[in-house]
Amino acid sequence: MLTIKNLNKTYANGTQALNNVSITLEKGMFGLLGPNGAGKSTLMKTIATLQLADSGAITFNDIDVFKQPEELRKILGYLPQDFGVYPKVTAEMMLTHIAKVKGITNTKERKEYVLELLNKVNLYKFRNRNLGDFSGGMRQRFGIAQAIIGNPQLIIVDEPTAGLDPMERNRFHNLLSELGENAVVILSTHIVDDVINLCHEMAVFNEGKILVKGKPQELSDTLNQKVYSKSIEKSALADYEAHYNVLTNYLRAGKLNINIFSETPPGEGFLPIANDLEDFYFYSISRPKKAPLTL
Ligand SMILES: Nc1ncnc2c1ncn2[C@@H]1O[C@H](COP(=O)(O)OP(=O)(O)OP(=O)(O)O)[C@@H](O)[C@H]1O
Repeated sequence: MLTIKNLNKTYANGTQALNNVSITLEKGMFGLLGPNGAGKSTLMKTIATLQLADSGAITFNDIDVFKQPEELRKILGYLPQDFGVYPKVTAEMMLTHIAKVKGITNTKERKEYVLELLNKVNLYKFRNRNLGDFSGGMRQRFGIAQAIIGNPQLIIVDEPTAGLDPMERNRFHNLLSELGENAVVILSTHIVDDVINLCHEMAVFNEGKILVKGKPQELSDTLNQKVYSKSIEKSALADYEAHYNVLTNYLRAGKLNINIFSETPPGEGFLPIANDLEDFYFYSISRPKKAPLTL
């Protein structure tokens, strides 16, 4: 179990990236959903012992993460947002090296383990290709392979699907979902679909704070019968935004569709819709400028 208590971090330039963050996570895949700049990477790096907080505590089972970073690193798998690779090293060579560092000392055992891992992430046939020649999706799958060496109990993946095409994303999702069976997995993302597809629990994170935590479907359902949609002229968007709590706008056949939150039927040509997690996400991060969040 991962427990985070009253975590605070303000960067030297005055940006408060973590504002009294407290959360407890158990085994399974947990989605941390928030917009760019919300502070997700700061939180991930802090948990991964790459930077310190100003105050607060993180424990993983019996490990005090700030006092025993070496202990945490032994059971941690981390796929950072900016995942650099050595371009002239092959996938097999790199994984062999990491496996050695992580303590798999027997040469034969290590070779078998690495080949099995390459198979698992669907990179076996590219095992002798240099990492610099990998596509974005292949790199991400390699990233997962390096993160899961040694069966970590805590796995952190930071914005893993940004830039992947739908097929690569699918493959990557399948791989990630297996991991949640045996470990605490934190998936940090701004992509709502990643959370719907993968996570049994989630939190919306913005401006350094956890706004709300729960099961994706249950959170989404809190807005049932409160989301309405209408097709409008593009030029009218500002007017609608001034009068309604506009959650999302998207083009459909050249016309602009808006989804709004309203406690009561708004009339004016708005129709109720089958709302989803995206509506909930935008509703929760639009607070407190617009309607207060009452759950
Ligand atoms: N080293 C740093 N020095 C100063 N400010 C920083 C630093 N790192 C991050 N920030 C700022 O802290 C805030 C949170 O950044 P962070 O990268 O944690 O957010 P994020 O949710 O991961 O966003 P993104 O998805 O864009 O990476 C942002 O305002 C960012 O500009």
